[in-house]
Amino acid sequence: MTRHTTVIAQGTFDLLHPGHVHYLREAAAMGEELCVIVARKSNVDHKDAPICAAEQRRDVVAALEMVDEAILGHEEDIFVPIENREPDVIVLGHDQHHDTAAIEAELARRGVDCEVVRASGREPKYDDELLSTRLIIDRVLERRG
Ligand SMILES: Cc1cc2nc3c(=O)[nH]c(=O)nc-3n(C[C@H](O)[C@H](O)[C@H](O)COP(=O)(O)O)c2cc1C
Ligand SMILES: Nc1ncnc2c1ncn2[C@@H]1O[C@H](COP(=O)(O)OP(=O)(O)OP(=O)(O)O)[C@@H](O)[C@H]1O
Repeated sequence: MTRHTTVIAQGTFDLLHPGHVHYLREAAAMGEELCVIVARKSNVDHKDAPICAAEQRRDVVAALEMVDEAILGHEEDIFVPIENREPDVIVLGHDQHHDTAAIEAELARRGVDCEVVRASGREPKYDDELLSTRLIIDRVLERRG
């Protein structure tokens, strides 16, 4: 029987840009099925709260061609969706504050056998490419505020 490799990517995904596309393409290429966990507002505590509702962020991510499934994250315990899906690989974004070793240790404690890898970042490919939600918001405020 063929073993399907499941890859998990995660993030806020508020106001999509080519950096998100780069990350999700890279994650999708690491396995056969890509599931994306979309962060709840309550867990986005290291920066300003997202503009768009969690359901809207999920639905837009789900529409991307490389994404097989996008789900809302758990409100209290970020490891619950991982335990439910038992992925083969979790891909952390290039700039995410999460610590690879700490996540691996918690997965091992919970009996989940899963590799944790770090994705690469996308550098601007053309003049004025906005590769961050924060930069898009700053531009909107500058031009329309
Ligand atoms: C392995 C893993 C699983 C996660 N699962 C969830 C989750 O179930 N619910 C949630 O709200 N956030 C979850 N997060 C956290 C967010 O997706 C994300 O790391 C953070 O809140 C926002 O990060 P960003 O600034 O890179 O978008 C998870 C993070 C990791 C590393
Ligand atoms: N330029 C980029 N290159 C590669 N990956 C990126 C890039 N920008 C964001 N990502 C990844 O996309 C995922 C979701 O990122 P997030 O929603 O925090 O976007 P962001 O643009 O970094 O947001 P903000 O500007 O508010 O910090 C994370 O894993 C993040 O590392």
